[in-house]
Amino acid sequence: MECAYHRSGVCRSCTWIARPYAEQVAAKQDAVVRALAAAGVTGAEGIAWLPPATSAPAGFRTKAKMAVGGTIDRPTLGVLDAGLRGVDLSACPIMAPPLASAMPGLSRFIRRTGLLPYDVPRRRGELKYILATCADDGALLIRFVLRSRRQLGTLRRGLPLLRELVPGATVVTANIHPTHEAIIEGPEEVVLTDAATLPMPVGDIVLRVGPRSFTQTNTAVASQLYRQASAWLTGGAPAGGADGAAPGAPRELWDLYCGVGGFALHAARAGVPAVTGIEISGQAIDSAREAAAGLGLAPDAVRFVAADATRWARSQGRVPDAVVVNPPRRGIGEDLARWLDGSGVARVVYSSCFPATLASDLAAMPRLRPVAARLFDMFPHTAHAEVAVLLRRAA
Ligand SMILES: C[S@@+](CC[C@H](N)C(=O)[O-])C[C@H]1O[C@@H](n2cnc3c(N)ncnc32)[C@H](O)[C@@H]1O
Repeated sequence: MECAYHRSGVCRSCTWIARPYAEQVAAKQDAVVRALAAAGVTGAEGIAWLPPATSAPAGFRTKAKMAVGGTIDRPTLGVLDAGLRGVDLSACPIMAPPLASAMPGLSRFIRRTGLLPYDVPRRRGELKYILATCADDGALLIRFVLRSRRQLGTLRRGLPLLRELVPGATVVTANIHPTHEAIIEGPEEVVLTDAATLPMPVGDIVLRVGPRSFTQTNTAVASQLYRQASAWLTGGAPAGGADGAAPGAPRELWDLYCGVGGFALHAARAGVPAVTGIEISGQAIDSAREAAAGLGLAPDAVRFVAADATRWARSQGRVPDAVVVNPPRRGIGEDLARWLDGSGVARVVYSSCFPATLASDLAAMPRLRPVAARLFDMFPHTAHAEVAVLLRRAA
């Protein structure tokens, strides 16, 4: 893919951009296969690899983290260079179309409201970042990261102007980040719109996305991931058993590290009669419950609990028929891996964004054999790989 920012050297995020796309995908899958073999995962050589779920090479990224620099008259939306000065990347070609079309309006909004970009070396100014998430239908969640509450009034009064300049602006918040640190966001979030969550159609459902919740960055590929996990869990059969259960589907499923509920809600929709999602973020759990209600799912069919995944699983005193785990990069860790291995659960879907921890976790679960796997290319033009593996208990 062609990118003027990469060619001129101002942005090097897409380190693999010069490689043909098919070669990138093959190299990622190869790296995962090697990581599993190197970790000594039992049964790794027998995995049936499904054809990779590929991405559009451009316009796929549904989240933008734009550092704001420059001046009120000429703001930059992009990154900070080595001297901590703003570099504009507002025409980045991997941004999804609703984000790309919002960028000129956001620059105009800064100019018209006089929100002063934060100057890191001088520690002056107010607006540090704009963090935006889009749904495919064009609706946007826009977060303004401010140094203090001083400009909250300006933002509030500016909402009608923002909606005029960026018509998709559905949820707008101010994140207050007073300290001079490298981290992007601060502890306080002020929701400025009536709507506090963004409706986001993904696969067969509509998720609700709040300002601080994790969501996958590539909606088209995430849709394929959730559908694949559902098909693995239900044997690919459609819903419609006597009690609504899909034939061959588990009766009970736990979705550990469920975020706003993508796997859990897909499984419930596909006919798994009792689904529980576990997630550490209370806000994500609120969003998952809102989405479940929006889908008309009964509270006893799918429930969401804010808890630590390992502690919660270990405290139940029973096991479900199937478990989905989709942890952060650090993986599920030895404690949960050992518990799953000894638990008697028959089927596990492990969705991972970091092959090294996937490999060490699978190596710690020798009684759960990897039978099928698929690469989901959420992050084209980088070495990052998302991979899902179906595990079955060895006889
Ligand atoms: C890779 S995300 C997956 C989210 C979700 N499955 C999805 O598809 O969007 C990992 C999630 O794990 C959550 N998390 C982190 N530590 C956790 C813990 N100890 N127990 C439960 N959830 C945790 C994070 O808040 C985040 O939402």
